[in-house]
Amino acid sequence: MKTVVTAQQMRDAERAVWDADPDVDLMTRAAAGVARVADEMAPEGPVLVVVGPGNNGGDGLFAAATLAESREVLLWLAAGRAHDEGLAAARSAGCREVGDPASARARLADASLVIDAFTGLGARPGLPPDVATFAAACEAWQVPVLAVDQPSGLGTDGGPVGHSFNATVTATFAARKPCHVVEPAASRCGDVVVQDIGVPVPATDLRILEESDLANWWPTPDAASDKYSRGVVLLDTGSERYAGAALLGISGALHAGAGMVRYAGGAPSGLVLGRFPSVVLGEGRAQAAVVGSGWGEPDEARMARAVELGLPLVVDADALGVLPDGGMEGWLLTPHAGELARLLGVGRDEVEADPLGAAREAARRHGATVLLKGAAQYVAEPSGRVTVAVRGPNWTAQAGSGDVLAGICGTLLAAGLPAWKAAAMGASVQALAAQRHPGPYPPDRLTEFLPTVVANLDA
Ligand SMILES: NC(=O)C1=CN([C@@H]2O[C@H](COP(=O)(O)OP(=O)(O)OC[C@H]3O[C@@H](n4cnc5c(N)ncnc54)[C@H](OP(=O)(O)O)[C@@H]3O)[C@@H](O)[C@H]2O)[C@@H](O)CC1
Ligand SMILES: Nc1ncnc2c1ncn2[C@@H]1O[C@H](COP(=O)(O)OP(=O)(O)O)[C@@H](O)[C@H]1O
Ligand SMILES: [K+]
Repeated sequence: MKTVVTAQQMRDAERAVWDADPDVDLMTRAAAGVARVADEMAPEGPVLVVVGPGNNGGDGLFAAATLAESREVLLWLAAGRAHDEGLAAARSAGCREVGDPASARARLADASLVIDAFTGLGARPGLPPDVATFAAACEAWQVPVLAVDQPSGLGTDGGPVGHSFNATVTATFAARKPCHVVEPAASRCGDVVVQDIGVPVPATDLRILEESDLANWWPTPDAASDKYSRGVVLLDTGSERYAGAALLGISGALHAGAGMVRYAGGAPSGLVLGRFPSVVLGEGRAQAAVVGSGWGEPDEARMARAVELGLPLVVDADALGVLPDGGMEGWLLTPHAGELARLLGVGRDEVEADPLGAAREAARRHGATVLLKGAAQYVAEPSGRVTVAVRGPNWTAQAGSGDVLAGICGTLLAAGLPAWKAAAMGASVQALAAQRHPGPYPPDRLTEFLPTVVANLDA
Protein backbone atom coordinates (compact mmCIF):
# COMPACT_ATOMS: atom_id res chain seq x y z
CA MET A 1 0.00 0.00 0.00
CA LYS A 2 1.29 3.47 -0.78
CA THR A 3 0.26 6.54 1.15
CA VAL A 4 -1.13 9.58 -0.66
CA VAL A 5 -0.49 12.98 0.97
CA THR A 6 -2.23 16.32 0.54
CA ALA A 7 -0.32 19.53 -0.20
CA GLN A 8 -0.53 20.54 3.45
CA GLN A 9 0.61 17.13 4.70
CA MET A 10 3.57 17.31 2.32
CA ARG A 11 4.54 20.77 3.49
CA ASP A 12 4.29 19.64 7.13
CA ALA A 13 6.49 16.63 6.39
CA GLU A 14 9.06 18.86 4.67
CA ARG A 15 9.01 21.28 7.59
CA ALA A 16 9.79 18.45 10.00
CA VAL A 17 12.86 17.57 7.92
CA TRP A 18 14.09 21.16 7.96
CA ASP A 19 13.39 21.50 11.67
CA ALA A 20 15.70 18.55 12.23
CA ASP A 21 18.36 19.84 9.82
CA PRO A 22 18.01 23.40 8.48
CA ASP A 23 20.78 22.84 5.92
CA VAL A 24 19.15 19.96 4.11
CA ASP A 25 18.78 20.76 0.40
CA LEU A 26 15.58 19.11 -0.77
CA MET A 27 15.44 21.06 -4.00
CA THR A 28 18.76 19.65 -5.25
CA ARG A 29 17.48 16.13 -4.59
CA ALA A 30 14.17 16.87 -6.33
CA ALA A 31 15.91 18.43 -9.33
CA ALA A 32 18.30 15.51 -9.68
CA GLY A 33 15.31 13.16 -9.88
CA VAL A 34 13.66 15.33 -12.52
CA ALA A 35 16.83 15.43 -14.65
CA ARG A 36 17.15 11.65 -14.44
CA VAL A 37 13.59 11.05 -15.58
CA ALA A 38 13.99 13.62 -18.37
CA ASP A 39 17.02 11.77 -19.74
CA GLU A 40 15.13 8.48 -19.58
CA MET A 41 12.14 9.92 -21.41
CA ALA A 42 14.11 11.68 -24.15
CA PRO A 43 17.84 10.85 -24.20
CA GLU A 44 18.67 13.48 -26.82
CA GLY A 45 17.35 16.61 -28.53
CA PRO A 46 16.48 20.03 -27.14
CA VAL A 47 14.59 20.30 -23.84
CA LEU A 48 12.27 23.24 -23.24
CA VAL A 49 11.59 24.08 -19.57
CA VAL A 50 8.51 26.12 -18.64
CA VAL A 51 9.57 27.91 -15.49
CA GLY A 52 7.07 29.25 -12.95
CA PRO A 53 7.62 31.83 -10.21
CA GLY A 54 8.11 29.59 -7.17
CA ASN A 55 10.01 26.55 -5.99
CA ASN A 56 8.44 24.30 -8.61
CA GLY A 57 10.20 26.52 -11.13
CA GLY A 58 13.30 26.21 -8.95
CA ASP A 59 13.24 22.44 -9.35
CA GLY A 60 12.92 22.91 -13.10
CA LEU A 61 15.85 25.35 -13.22
CA PHE A 62 18.24 23.13 -11.27
CA ALA A 63 17.19 20.17 -13.42
CA ALA A 64 17.82 22.35 -16.49
CA ALA A 65 21.31 23.15 -15.23
CA THR A 66 22.11 19.44 -14.95
CA LEU A 67 20.64 18.61 -18.35
CA ALA A 68 22.55 21.48 -20.00
CA GLU A 69 25.82 19.65 -19.29
CA SER A 70 25.01 17.30 -22.15
CA ARG A 71 22.32 18.85 -24.34
CA GLU A 72 20.59 22.01 -25.47
CA VAL A 73 18.18 23.39 -22.84
CA LEU A 74 15.84 26.32 -23.37
CA LEU A 75 14.04 28.19 -20.61
CA TRP A 76 10.72 30.01 -20.86
CA LEU A 77 10.28 32.17 -17.77
CA ALA A 78 6.51 32.05 -18.14
CA ALA A 79 5.74 34.14 -15.05
CA GLY A 80 8.34 36.79 -15.85
CA ARG A 81 10.17 35.99 -12.59
CA ALA A 82 11.86 32.89 -11.28
CA HIS A 83 13.74 31.28 -8.38
CA ASP A 84 16.94 33.41 -8.16
CA GLU A 85 19.54 30.75 -7.38
CA GLY A 86 17.98 28.27 -9.78
CA LEU A 87 18.04 30.83 -12.57
CA ALA A 88 21.67 31.72 -11.88
CA ALA A 89 22.62 28.02 -11.94
CA ALA A 90 20.75 27.39 -15.20
CA ARG A 91 22.24 30.45 -16.87
CA SER A 92 25.78 29.61 -15.86
CA ALA A 93 25.27 26.05 -17.12
CA GLY A 94 24.53 27.47 -20.58
CA CYS A 95 20.72 27.33 -20.75
CA ARG A 96 19.29 29.90 -23.14
CA GLU A 97 16.01 31.74 -22.75
CA VAL A 98 13.12 32.14 -25.15
CA GLY A 99 11.79 35.66 -24.79
CA ASP A 100 8.05 35.42 -25.27
CA PRO A 101 5.14 32.96 -25.47
CA ALA A 102 5.13 32.83 -29.28
CA SER A 103 8.85 31.93 -29.39
CA ALA A 104 8.25 29.25 -26.77
CA ARG A 105 5.48 27.73 -28.89
CA ALA A 106 7.66 27.93 -32.01
CA ARG A 107 10.37 25.88 -30.28
CA LEU A 108 7.90 23.03 -29.80
CA ALA A 109 8.61 22.10 -33.42
CA ASP A 110 12.02 20.67 -32.51
CA ALA A 111 11.80 20.09 -28.75
CA SER A 112 12.21 16.44 -27.79
CA LEU A 113 10.79 17.12 -24.32
CA VAL A 114 8.94 19.84 -22.43
CA ILE A 115 9.49 20.08 -18.68
CA ASP A 116 6.49 21.65 -16.98
CA ALA A 117 7.87 23.41 -13.91
CA PHE A 118 5.26 26.15 -13.73
CA THR A 119 3.47 25.29 -10.48
CA GLY A 120 3.44 22.45 -7.96
CA LEU A 121 2.30 22.35 -4.35
CA GLY A 122 1.57 26.07 -4.44
CA ALA A 123 -0.72 25.84 -7.48
CA ARG A 124 -4.03 27.56 -7.76
CA PRO A 125 -6.09 25.53 -10.28
CA GLY A 126 -5.93 26.85 -13.84
CA LEU A 127 -3.23 28.51 -15.93
CA PRO A 128 -2.58 32.05 -17.20
CA PRO A 129 -3.76 32.35 -20.85
CA ASP A 130 -0.26 32.18 -22.43
CA VAL A 131 0.64 29.08 -20.46
CA ALA A 132 -2.74 27.48 -21.19
CA THR A 133 -2.20 28.06 -24.93
CA PHE A 134 1.28 26.55 -24.67
CA ALA A 135 -0.01 23.51 -22.77
CA ALA A 136 -2.70 22.96 -25.41
CA ALA A 137 -0.05 23.22 -28.15
CA CYS A 138 2.08 20.54 -26.45
CA GLU A 139 -0.97 18.28 -26.48
CA ALA A 140 -1.94 19.08 -30.07
CA TRP A 141 1.61 18.45 -31.35
CA GLN A 142 2.10 15.44 -29.10
CA VAL A 143 5.33 16.71 -27.57
CA PRO A 144 6.22 14.55 -24.52
CA VAL A 145 5.72 16.48 -21.28
CA LEU A 146 7.46 15.76 -17.98
CA ALA A 147 5.55 17.45 -15.18
CA VAL A 148 7.53 18.42 -12.10
CA ASP A 149 5.58 17.29 -9.02
CA GLN A 150 2.25 17.62 -10.86
CA PRO A 151 0.90 18.89 -14.15
CA SER A 152 0.52 22.65 -13.70
CA GLY A 153 -3.06 23.82 -13.72
CA LEU A 154 -4.29 21.00 -11.49
CA GLY A 155 -5.06 21.56 -7.85
CA THR A 156 -2.66 19.38 -5.84
CA ASP A 157 -5.53 17.96 -3.81
CA GLY A 158 -7.64 17.15 -6.88
CA GLY A 159 -10.94 18.80 -7.80
CA PRO A 160 -12.34 19.89 -11.16
CA VAL A 161 -9.93 20.21 -14.09
CA GLY A 162 -9.71 23.31 -16.25
CA HIS A 163 -6.68 24.37 -18.28
CA SER A 164 -3.70 22.23 -17.37
CA PHE A 165 -0.72 20.40 -18.83
CA ASN A 166 -1.40 16.82 -19.91
CA ALA A 167 1.74 15.03 -18.76
CA THR A 168 3.34 11.97 -20.31
CA VAL A 169 5.19 11.39 -17.05
CA THR A 170 4.88 13.16 -13.71
CA ALA A 171 7.88 13.07 -11.38
CA THR A 172 6.68 13.75 -7.87
CA PHE A 173 8.47 13.72 -4.55
CA ALA A 174 8.18 11.52 -1.44
CA ALA A 175 4.59 10.38 -2.12
CA ARG A 176 1.72 10.71 -4.55
CA LYS A 177 -0.69 13.57 -4.02
CA PRO A 178 -4.47 13.32 -4.52
CA CYS A 179 -4.27 14.80 -8.03
CA HIS A 180 -2.17 11.80 -9.11
CA VAL A 181 -4.76 9.22 -8.09
CA VAL A 182 -8.18 10.90 -8.07
CA GLU A 183 -10.08 11.62 -11.25
CA PRO A 184 -10.53 13.77 -13.23
CA ALA A 185 -7.02 15.10 -12.44
CA ALA A 186 -5.32 11.68 -12.44
CA SER A 187 -5.86 11.23 -16.17
CA ARG A 188 -3.73 14.36 -16.80
CA CYS A 189 -0.69 12.94 -14.96
CA GLY A 190 0.47 10.13 -17.27
CA ASP A 191 2.82 7.67 -15.56
CA VAL A 192 3.59 8.85 -12.05
CA VAL A 193 7.15 8.34 -10.80
CA VAL A 194 7.76 8.93 -7.09
CA GLN A 195 11.26 10.20 -6.20
CA ASP A 196 12.59 9.64 -2.70
CA ILE A 197 14.00 12.98 -1.47
CA GLY A 198 14.51 11.90 2.13
CA VAL A 199 11.18 13.21 3.44
CA PRO A 200 9.45 10.58 5.62
CA VAL A 201 5.86 10.01 4.50
CA PRO A 202 3.21 10.31 7.22
CA ALA A 203 0.26 7.90 7.48
CA THR A 204 -2.88 9.48 6.04
CA ASP A 205 -6.47 8.52 5.30
CA LEU A 206 -5.84 8.06 1.56
CA ARG A 207 -3.77 5.27 0.11
CA ILE A 208 -3.47 3.16 -3.01
CA LEU A 209 -3.45 -0.61 -3.12
CA GLU A 210 -0.63 -2.43 -4.91
CA GLU A 211 -0.26 -5.88 -6.39
CA SER A 212 1.95 -6.93 -3.47
CA ASP A 213 -0.96 -6.27 -1.09
CA LEU A 214 -3.10 -8.66 -3.08
CA ALA A 215 -0.32 -11.25 -2.96
CA ASN A 216 -0.04 -10.90 0.81
CA TRP A 217 -3.73 -10.82 1.63
CA TRP A 218 -5.37 -13.11 -0.90
CA PRO A 219 -7.17 -15.85 1.07
CA THR A 220 -5.37 -19.07 0.21
CA PRO A 221 -6.72 -22.43 1.41
CA ASP A 222 -4.53 -24.79 3.42
CA ALA A 223 -4.74 -28.46 4.39
CA ALA A 224 -7.24 -27.68 7.14
CA SER A 225 -9.58 -25.84 4.76
CA ASP A 226 -12.88 -27.20 3.57
CA LYS A 227 -15.58 -25.71 1.40
CA TYR A 228 -17.31 -24.13 4.40
CA SER A 229 -14.24 -22.68 6.07
CA ARG A 230 -13.15 -21.12 2.75
CA GLY A 231 -16.41 -19.18 2.72
CA VAL A 232 -19.85 -19.75 1.25
CA VAL A 233 -21.30 -16.87 -0.75
CA LEU A 234 -25.00 -16.60 -1.47
CA LEU A 235 -26.17 -14.66 -4.50
CA ASP A 236 -29.67 -13.25 -4.74
CA THR A 237 -29.10 -11.61 -8.10
CA GLY A 238 -30.64 -11.72 -11.59
CA SER A 239 -34.19 -12.05 -12.83
CA GLU A 240 -35.99 -13.65 -15.79
CA ARG A 241 -35.21 -10.53 -17.78
CA TYR A 242 -31.64 -10.03 -16.54
CA ALA A 243 -30.56 -13.63 -16.09
CA GLY A 244 -27.10 -12.79 -17.40
CA ALA A 245 -26.34 -10.69 -14.34
CA ALA A 246 -26.72 -13.83 -12.21
CA LEU A 247 -24.33 -15.81 -14.40
CA LEU A 248 -21.78 -12.99 -14.38
CA GLY A 249 -21.83 -12.62 -10.59
CA ILE A 250 -21.62 -16.38 -10.09
CA SER A 251 -18.70 -16.59 -12.49
CA GLY A 252 -16.89 -13.82 -10.59
CA ALA A 253 -17.56 -15.52 -7.25
CA LEU A 254 -16.44 -18.98 -8.41
CA HIS A 255 -13.30 -17.82 -10.20
CA ALA A 256 -12.27 -15.73 -7.18
CA GLY A 257 -12.16 -18.96 -5.20
CA ALA A 258 -15.41 -19.31 -3.23
CA GLY A 259 -15.65 -22.51 -1.17
CA MET A 260 -19.25 -22.74 -2.31
CA VAL A 261 -21.66 -20.57 -4.25
CA ARG A 262 -25.35 -20.75 -3.40
CA TYR A 263 -27.81 -19.18 -5.81
CA ALA A 264 -31.21 -17.95 -4.66
CA GLY A 265 -32.11 -15.37 -7.31
CA GLY A 266 -34.59 -14.96 -10.15
CA ALA A 267 -32.66 -16.49 -13.06
CA PRO A 268 -33.89 -19.86 -14.38
CA SER A 269 -32.17 -22.63 -12.41
CA GLY A 270 -31.50 -24.70 -15.55
CA LEU A 271 -29.57 -21.82 -17.02
CA VAL A 272 -27.45 -21.47 -13.87
CA LEU A 273 -26.72 -25.18 -13.44
CA GLY A 274 -26.17 -25.69 -17.17
CA ARG A 275 -23.34 -23.20 -17.00
CA PHE A 276 -22.07 -23.72 -13.43
CA PRO A 277 -22.83 -27.22 -12.14
CA SER A 278 -21.04 -26.67 -8.81
CA VAL A 279 -23.58 -24.03 -7.75
CA VAL A 280 -26.00 -25.08 -5.02
CA LEU A 281 -29.52 -23.78 -5.54
CA GLY A 282 -31.53 -22.15 -2.75
CA GLU A 283 -30.70 -20.48 0.54
CA GLY A 284 -28.55 -22.10 3.21
CA ARG A 285 -25.71 -21.30 5.55
CA ALA A 286 -23.39 -18.68 4.11
CA GLN A 287 -20.84 -16.12 5.27
CA ALA A 288 -21.77 -13.29 2.88
CA ALA A 289 -24.42 -12.49 0.28
CA VAL A 290 -24.59 -10.46 -2.93
CA VAL A 291 -27.81 -8.67 -3.83
CA GLY A 292 -29.14 -6.28 -6.45
CA SER A 293 -27.31 -7.07 -9.70
CA GLY A 294 -29.86 -7.69 -12.43
CA TRP A 295 -32.96 -7.40 -10.27
CA GLY A 296 -34.40 -5.08 -12.91
CA GLU A 297 -36.01 -2.84 -10.29
CA PRO A 298 -35.59 -1.84 -6.65
CA ASP A 299 -37.48 -4.48 -4.64
CA GLU A 300 -38.12 -3.72 -0.97
CA ALA A 301 -39.36 -7.21 -0.10
CA ARG A 302 -36.30 -8.81 -1.67
CA MET A 303 -34.06 -6.42 0.23
CA ALA A 304 -35.90 -7.15 3.49
CA ARG A 305 -35.25 -10.89 2.98
CA ALA A 306 -31.57 -10.18 2.42
CA VAL A 307 -31.38 -8.11 5.60
CA GLU A 308 -32.93 -11.00 7.54
CA LEU A 309 -30.03 -13.24 6.53
CA GLY A 310 -27.94 -11.27 9.01
CA LEU A 311 -24.89 -11.56 6.75
CA PRO A 312 -22.44 -8.97 5.46
CA LEU A 313 -23.94 -7.95 2.12
CA VAL A 314 -22.53 -6.71 -1.16
CA VAL A 315 -25.26 -4.34 -2.33
CA ASP A 316 -25.18 -3.62 -6.05
CA ALA A 317 -27.31 -1.95 -8.71
CA ASP A 318 -31.08 -2.04 -8.06
CA ALA A 319 -30.70 -2.93 -4.37
CA LEU A 320 -28.96 0.42 -3.82
CA GLY A 321 -32.39 2.03 -4.26
CA VAL A 322 -33.89 0.17 -1.28
CA LEU A 323 -31.23 0.44 1.41
CA PRO A 324 -32.39 0.02 5.00
CA ASP A 325 -32.18 3.00 7.36
CA GLY A 326 -29.20 1.63 9.26
CA GLY A 327 -27.52 -1.54 10.45
CA MET A 328 -25.18 -1.77 7.47
CA GLU A 329 -21.96 -2.14 9.39
CA GLY A 330 -19.67 -4.53 7.53
CA TRP A 331 -21.62 -4.16 4.28
CA LEU A 332 -20.23 -3.11 0.94
CA LEU A 333 -22.18 -0.83 -1.39
CA THR A 334 -20.95 -0.86 -5.00
CA PRO A 335 -22.44 2.11 -6.90
CA HIS A 336 -21.15 3.59 -10.14
CA ALA A 337 -21.17 7.39 -10.37
CA GLY A 338 -24.84 7.61 -11.44
CA GLU A 339 -26.00 5.34 -8.63
CA LEU A 340 -23.90 7.22 -6.09
CA ALA A 341 -25.41 10.50 -7.29
CA ARG A 342 -28.90 9.07 -6.70
CA LEU A 343 -27.87 7.83 -3.24
CA LEU A 344 -26.67 11.31 -2.32
CA GLY A 345 -29.45 13.21 -4.11
CA VAL A 346 -26.98 15.20 -6.24
CA GLY A 347 -26.14 15.35 -9.94
CA ARG A 348 -23.80 12.81 -11.53
CA ASP A 349 -21.52 15.70 -12.56
CA GLU A 350 -21.04 16.58 -8.89
CA VAL A 351 -19.91 13.04 -8.12
CA GLU A 352 -17.58 13.05 -11.11
CA ALA A 353 -16.05 16.39 -10.08
CA ASP A 354 -15.32 15.15 -6.54
CA PRO A 355 -15.51 11.35 -6.48
CA LEU A 356 -13.52 11.06 -3.28
CA GLY A 357 -15.75 13.49 -1.39
CA ALA A 358 -18.89 11.81 -2.71
CA ALA A 359 -17.77 8.28 -1.79
CA ARG A 360 -16.72 9.44 1.68
CA GLU A 361 -20.06 11.19 2.23
CA ALA A 362 -22.07 8.12 1.23
CA ALA A 363 -19.98 5.86 3.48
CA ARG A 364 -20.43 8.24 6.40
CA ARG A 365 -24.19 8.64 5.89
CA HIS A 366 -24.91 4.93 5.52
CA GLY A 367 -22.34 3.55 7.95
CA ALA A 368 -21.17 1.12 5.26
CA THR A 369 -18.14 0.78 3.01
CA VAL A 370 -18.66 2.26 -0.46
CA LEU A 371 -16.85 1.12 -3.61
CA LEU A 372 -17.31 3.83 -6.22
CA LYS A 373 -16.77 2.13 -9.58
CA GLY A 374 -15.38 3.61 -12.77
CA ALA A 375 -12.02 4.27 -14.42
CA ALA A 376 -10.48 4.92 -11.01
CA GLN A 377 -12.15 3.00 -8.18
CA TYR A 378 -12.33 4.31 -4.62
CA VAL A 379 -13.19 2.36 -1.48
CA ALA A 380 -14.45 4.72 1.23
CA GLU A 381 -15.07 3.61 4.80
CA PRO A 382 -17.38 5.34 7.29
CA SER A 383 -14.26 6.60 9.11
CA GLY A 384 -13.33 8.63 6.01
CA ARG A 385 -10.39 6.42 5.06
CA VAL A 386 -10.16 5.76 1.32
CA THR A 387 -8.24 3.06 -0.53
CA VAL A 388 -7.78 3.42 -4.28
CA ALA A 389 -7.79 0.15 -6.23
CA VAL A 390 -5.29 -0.87 -8.90
CA ARG A 391 -6.40 0.62 -12.19
CA GLY A 392 -7.47 -1.40 -15.20
CA PRO A 393 -7.55 -0.65 -18.91
CA ASN A 394 -10.51 1.39 -20.10
CA TRP A 395 -11.97 -1.41 -22.21
CA THR A 396 -13.33 -2.99 -19.02
CA ALA A 397 -15.97 -0.24 -19.13
CA GLN A 398 -18.63 -2.62 -20.39
CA ALA A 399 -22.01 -3.94 -19.31
CA GLY A 400 -21.56 -6.77 -16.86
CA SER A 401 -18.19 -5.74 -15.38
CA GLY A 402 -19.98 -4.55 -12.26
CA ASP A 403 -21.97 -7.78 -11.91
CA VAL A 404 -18.74 -9.78 -12.03
CA LEU A 405 -17.09 -7.47 -9.52
CA ALA A 406 -19.97 -7.86 -7.05
CA GLY A 407 -19.49 -11.65 -7.22
CA ILE A 408 -15.73 -11.38 -6.65
CA CYS A 409 -16.26 -9.08 -3.68
CA GLY A 410 -18.87 -11.48 -2.28
CA THR A 411 -16.35 -14.31 -2.29
CA LEU A 412 -13.74 -12.17 -0.52
CA LEU A 413 -16.26 -11.01 2.10
CA ALA A 414 -17.31 -14.63 2.65
CA ALA A 415 -13.64 -15.55 3.15
CA GLY A 416 -13.67 -13.24 6.14
CA LEU A 417 -12.00 -10.13 4.76
CA PRO A 418 -13.30 -6.77 5.98
CA ALA A 419 -15.43 -4.91 3.47
CA TRP A 420 -12.73 -2.38 2.50
CA LYS A 421 -10.23 -5.13 1.70
CA ALA A 422 -12.78 -7.24 -0.15
CA ALA A 423 -13.69 -4.22 -2.27
CA ALA A 424 -10.19 -2.93 -2.97
CA MET A 425 -8.83 -6.40 -3.70
CA GLY A 426 -11.84 -7.41 -5.80
CA ALA A 427 -11.65 -4.29 -7.97
CA SER A 428 -7.87 -4.64 -8.24
CA VAL A 429 -7.82 -8.30 -9.25
CA GLN A 430 -10.37 -7.63 -11.99
CA ALA A 431 -8.21 -4.73 -13.20
CA LEU A 432 -5.06 -6.89 -13.16
CA ALA A 433 -6.82 -9.62 -15.14
CA ALA A 434 -7.72 -7.08 -17.82
CA GLN A 435 -4.20 -5.57 -17.77
CA ARG A 436 -2.55 -8.96 -18.23
CA HIS A 437 -4.97 -10.23 -20.86
CA PRO A 438 -5.41 -7.31 -23.19
CA GLY A 439 -8.88 -7.58 -24.66
CA PRO A 440 -11.47 -6.52 -25.18
CA TYR A 441 -12.78 -9.68 -23.59
CA PRO A 442 -16.38 -9.76 -22.44
CA PRO A 443 -16.62 -9.66 -18.63
CA ASP A 444 -17.48 -13.35 -18.21
CA ARG A 445 -14.45 -14.40 -20.30
CA LEU A 446 -12.29 -12.16 -18.16
CA THR A 447 -13.31 -14.07 -15.02
CA GLU A 448 -11.63 -17.17 -16.47
CA PHE A 449 -8.26 -15.41 -16.18
CA LEU A 450 -8.71 -14.62 -12.47
CA PRO A 451 -7.22 -17.90 -11.19
CA THR A 452 -3.96 -17.47 -13.13
CA VAL A 453 -3.73 -13.84 -12.06
CA VAL A 454 -4.19 -14.87 -8.42
CA ALA A 455 -1.69 -17.72 -8.77
CA ASN A 456 0.94 -15.35 -10.19
CA LEU A 457 0.49 -12.32 -7.96
CA ASP A 458 3.85 -10.63 -7.44
CA ALA A 459 4.67 -10.00 -3.80
N1 LIG B 1 8.75 22.91 -0.08
C1 LIG B 1 10.01 22.64 -0.53
O1 LIG B 1 10.98 23.18 -0.10
C2 LIG B 1 10.23 21.77 -1.63
C3 LIG B 1 9.43 21.98 -2.69
N2 LIG B 1 9.76 21.50 -3.84
C4 LIG B 1 9.16 22.06 -5.00
O2 LIG B 1 8.52 23.28 -4.73
C5 LIG B 1 7.17 23.23 -5.11
C6 LIG B 1 6.33 24.11 -4.26
O3 LIG B 1 6.86 25.39 -4.41
P1 LIG B 1 6.09 26.68 -3.95
O4 LIG B 1 5.56 26.49 -2.60
O5 LIG B 1 7.01 27.80 -4.15
O6 LIG B 1 4.86 26.74 -4.93
P2 LIG B 1 4.81 26.62 -6.52
O7 LIG B 1 4.09 25.35 -6.82
O8 LIG B 1 6.10 26.87 -7.16
O9 LIG B 1 3.79 27.78 -6.93
C7 LIG B 1 3.74 29.01 -6.25
C8 LIG B 1 3.90 30.15 -7.18
O10 LIG B 1 3.10 29.96 -8.33
C9 LIG B 1 2.15 31.01 -8.46
N3 LIG B 1 0.90 30.44 -8.94
C10 LIG B 1 0.17 29.46 -8.36
N4 LIG B 1 -0.87 29.13 -9.10
C11 LIG B 1 -0.82 29.91 -10.19
C12 LIG B 1 -1.64 30.02 -11.34
N5 LIG B 1 -2.73 29.23 -11.51
N6 LIG B 1 -1.28 30.91 -12.26
C13 LIG B 1 -0.19 31.68 -12.11
N7 LIG B 1 0.63 31.61 -11.03
C14 LIG B 1 0.30 30.74 -10.09
C15 LIG B 1 2.04 31.62 -7.12
O11 LIG B 1 1.66 32.92 -7.27
P3 LIG B 1 0.80 33.68 -6.16
O12 LIG B 1 -0.19 32.69 -5.62
O13 LIG B 1 1.79 34.11 -5.18
O14 LIG B 1 0.16 34.76 -6.92
C16 LIG B 1 3.44 31.43 -6.56
O15 LIG B 1 4.28 32.47 -7.00
C17 LIG B 1 6.82 21.78 -5.05
O16 LIG B 1 5.72 21.46 -5.86
C18 LIG B 1 8.09 21.15 -5.54
O17 LIG B 1 8.13 21.19 -6.96
C19 LIG B 1 10.89 20.57 -4.00
O18 LIG B 1 11.99 21.36 -4.36
C20 LIG B 1 11.19 19.82 -2.74
C21 LIG B 1 11.33 20.76 -1.62
N1 LIG C 1 -13.42 4.07 -17.73
C1 LIG C 1 -13.26 2.84 -17.22
N2 LIG C 1 -12.07 2.23 -17.29
C2 LIG C 1 -11.92 0.97 -16.83
N3 LIG C 1 -12.91 0.25 -16.27
C3 LIG C 1 -14.10 0.82 -16.16
C4 LIG C 1 -14.34 2.14 -16.60
N4 LIG C 1 -15.64 2.42 -16.37
C5 LIG C 1 -16.17 1.32 -15.80
N5 LIG C 1 -15.25 0.34 -15.67
C6 LIG C 1 -15.46 -1.02 -15.16
O1 LIG C 1 -16.85 -1.27 -15.12
C7 LIG C 1 -17.27 -1.57 -13.80
C8 LIG C 1 -18.57 -0.88 -13.49
O2 LIG C 1 -19.54 -1.54 -14.15
P1 LIG C 1 -21.10 -1.21 -13.95
O3 LIG C 1 -21.40 0.10 -14.54
O4 LIG C 1 -21.52 -1.46 -12.59
O5 LIG C 1 -21.56 -2.37 -14.93
P2 LIG C 1 -22.77 -3.36 -14.90
O6 LIG C 1 -23.74 -2.83 -13.91
O7 LIG C 1 -23.26 -3.32 -16.30
O8 LIG C 1 -22.19 -4.68 -14.54
C9 LIG C 1 -16.16 -1.08 -12.93
O9 LIG C 1 -16.06 -1.81 -11.74
C10 LIG C 1 -14.93 -1.22 -13.79
O10 LIG C 1 -14.42 -2.54 -13.69
K1 LIG D 1 4.50 21.40 -12.53
